[in-house]
Amino acid sequence: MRKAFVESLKETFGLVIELPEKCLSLISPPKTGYQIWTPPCTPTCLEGAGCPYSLILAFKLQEDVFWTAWPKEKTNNLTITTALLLKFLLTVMETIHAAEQKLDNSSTTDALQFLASHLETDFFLFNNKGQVILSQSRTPKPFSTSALWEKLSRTSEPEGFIETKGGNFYYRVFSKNGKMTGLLAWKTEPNRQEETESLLQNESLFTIPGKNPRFLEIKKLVRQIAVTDNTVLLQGESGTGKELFARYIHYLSPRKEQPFIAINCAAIPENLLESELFGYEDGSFTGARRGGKPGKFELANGGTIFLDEIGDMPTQLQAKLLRVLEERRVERIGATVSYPVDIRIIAATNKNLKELIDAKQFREDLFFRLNVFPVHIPPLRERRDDIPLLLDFYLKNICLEQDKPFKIFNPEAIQLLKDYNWPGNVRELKNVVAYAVSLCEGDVITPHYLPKYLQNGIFTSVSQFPAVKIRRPFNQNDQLKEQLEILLAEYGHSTQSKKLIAKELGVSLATLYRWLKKYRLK
Ligand SMILES: Nc1ncnc2c1ncn2[C@@H]1O[C@H](COP(=O)(O)OP(=O)(O)OP(=O)(O)O)[C@@H](O)[C@H]1O
Repeated sequence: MRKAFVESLKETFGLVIELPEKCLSLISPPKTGYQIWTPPCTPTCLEGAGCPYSLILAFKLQEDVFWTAWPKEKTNNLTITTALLLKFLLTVMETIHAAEQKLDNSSTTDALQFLASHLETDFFLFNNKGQVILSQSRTPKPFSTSALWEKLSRTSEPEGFIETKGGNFYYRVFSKNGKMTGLLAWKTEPNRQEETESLLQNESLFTIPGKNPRFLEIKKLVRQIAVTDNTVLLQGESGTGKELFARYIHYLSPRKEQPFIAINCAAIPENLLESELFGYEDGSFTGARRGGKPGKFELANGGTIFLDEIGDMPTQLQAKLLRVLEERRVERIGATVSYPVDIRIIAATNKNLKELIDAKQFREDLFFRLNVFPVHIPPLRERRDDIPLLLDFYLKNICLEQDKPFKIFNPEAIQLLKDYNWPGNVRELKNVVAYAVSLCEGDVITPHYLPKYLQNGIFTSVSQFPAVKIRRPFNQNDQLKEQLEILLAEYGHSTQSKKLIAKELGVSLATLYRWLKKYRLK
């Protein structure tokens, strides 16, 4: 037990030092629970300020006393951050609880109070009424703790991450007999400078999921071009994320505070498209609005205009668009003068523009004007390795949106979804996940909850992609309990074991805790 626990601490926290004898002879061991010291531990210590440790934590588990210490220097590439210390302390507290040793709330508060003096991060400890009983906030702008509490008190998960305006927080809920007794939330970012930089790049606010090497390369290129004013031509099948990329580019550009105006050239009848794009002057045609109307180009002034389905633009309008691109001026229908516009143009198409040029349906000169920075977004079947990630991304998001508890796909369902050809690309995948989430009341989505055409395998199977080995198949929802029991017997009940089990099942630790509670396996 002792060995396994020390090993799991070492694995998670990188460093657990057994204190040397000379230290142990000076410090009296804790009678129960745990105790923390900051050097010098005792006035009689000869090392004094020269003590190599920044913090010493001792705890008693059953009859064993564990001594752990953190060196002042970085060790094993591990920076001792407050978040790490908090996590460590919580793991210890949890283990002591599990070993049924007495631990009262005041000792928890004392320990956190002690750590607070070392903290370099924001953290809040709430009681069960939502009052802050201990806090440290280094955020320059005052942070609304009531908003944080409000958000967290709605969660049924014992731990997890939460995004707030003041940054991302990791939280841990303390409970007794199923009732919340307190809640601790602390900043997850260990490095303030990094956080600021990533905020500046807006990366933390807008991400497009995808880890496929080609897709990553595209995202990198797009980020580089986003900061310029270059015209971008996005090409890709329907549902691959062209509009998403257009918004991403705008969001990463210096124009992000200005309007982003999108117009779908295929969805608007030909006779209306011109007035939508260019606007019109008062009385320029029968039925025109009094006082005239600004067009999308004018509305996008200072910002970005996204011309979706550009391949469907009528040829007569293509000539007008070409003039806007060349002169950066717009003339309303019925006007005698033109206005300068400062716009960034992003166009998109799912058609092959070269073929349209050959068929005389698209102007070649316009193509060259638009094709300044071409981006080809691959179809989902060409970045199949991203399917599990996208399934996971949408599963979590849709469960949150629909206010449903988190679920997982079982291996058979994942296999079906991985083998499918996805003609509708990410849009279709998103719809399939939404379909399954709304039908499935349980925790596990089996093929039964997928649309019929997927269940029956009536699709172009892609046998050239090797089937991924299913490690632990389980078919029905009610087998989840059994599955959890097997995993607990195999890995054990420690926090580290639970982390491994959560990884094995592909769910967050928070979801695993919820299931353990639900199936009374805690
Ligand atoms: N890589 C991706 N990651 C996450 N979501 C994506 C991704 N690509 C597309 N989506 C989602 O799929 C849906 C369709 O995306 P979008 O409208 O950007 O596609 P599109 O290529 O512009 O489609 P169309 O050609 O039909 O207009 C949106 O809900 C979008 O959020």
